[in-house]
Amino acid sequence: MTSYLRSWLSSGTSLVQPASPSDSVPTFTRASPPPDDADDGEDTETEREDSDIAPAFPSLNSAQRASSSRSPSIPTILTDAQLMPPPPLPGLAARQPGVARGARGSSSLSAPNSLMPPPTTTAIPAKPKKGAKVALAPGHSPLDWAALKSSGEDLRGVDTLMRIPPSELKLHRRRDDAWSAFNGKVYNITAYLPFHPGGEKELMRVAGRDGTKLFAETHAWVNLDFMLDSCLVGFLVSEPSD
Ligand code: HEM
Repeated sequence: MTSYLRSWLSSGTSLVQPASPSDSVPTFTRASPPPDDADDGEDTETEREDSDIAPAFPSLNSAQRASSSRSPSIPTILTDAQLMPPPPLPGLAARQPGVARGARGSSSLSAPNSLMPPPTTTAIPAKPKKGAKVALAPGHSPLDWAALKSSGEDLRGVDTLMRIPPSELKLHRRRDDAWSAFNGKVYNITAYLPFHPGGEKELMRVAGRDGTKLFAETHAWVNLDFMLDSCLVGFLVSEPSD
């Protein structure tokens, strides 16, 4: 081992001792250039690094290059016959302007390429259903009603809450004096009539009687108790027996 190291050091490599004792790591320097590898006529590493020419790919002596019959540097230009055939004409190009696809046969009714509107949208719009919302007079919006009912104005027309039998209820069925019962509570709906989004006429159908069923069938989601709380006049009771 010692003789090996000595022979290696004497053959051109010298160990430089540290300049000061504090330099603990010795430095090796090479006095002579490293021996050249066997020169086989090809470029050396250093020469290849310096040039701007990229290395051949695939490598000049690779199996990939050997198996390829044609030179990879020359791209092949396919003739028309070799090219892939074009896709079939889309439905849009074959479509006749102004003619719905569905009109030409039942099989193409659900053709996804047609830009024509679906047949359902070409139907004549249905008449607005009976009993739809009506145009309210200015100053009679739901907000106006909310303002009126909380204004403190007397909308009940009675001094105290009453027990009201159907015979009594029936007496209040005029446009200027309309009462109606909903879920056992009797309301004076007179002031609300022009504010009703469904129209006065619809609401008058329940004037003087129990409107619970009609109300539930029309718009059960409407919070009647809140909307008419300041119009409550009493509670529906059964007819007193003699
Ligand atoms: C006093 C009790 C009633 C109150 C507080 C009331 C309130 C309302 C409200 C807030 C709407 C608008 C609903 C919405 O936009 O979704 C409405 C619509 C309507 N109400 Fe009433 N309503 C009452 C009684 C009735 C009754 C008894 C009828 C039927 C005879 C009726 C028929 C309608 C109709 C047809 C609409 C239009 C529905 C629509 O939007 O298509 N309402 N009502």
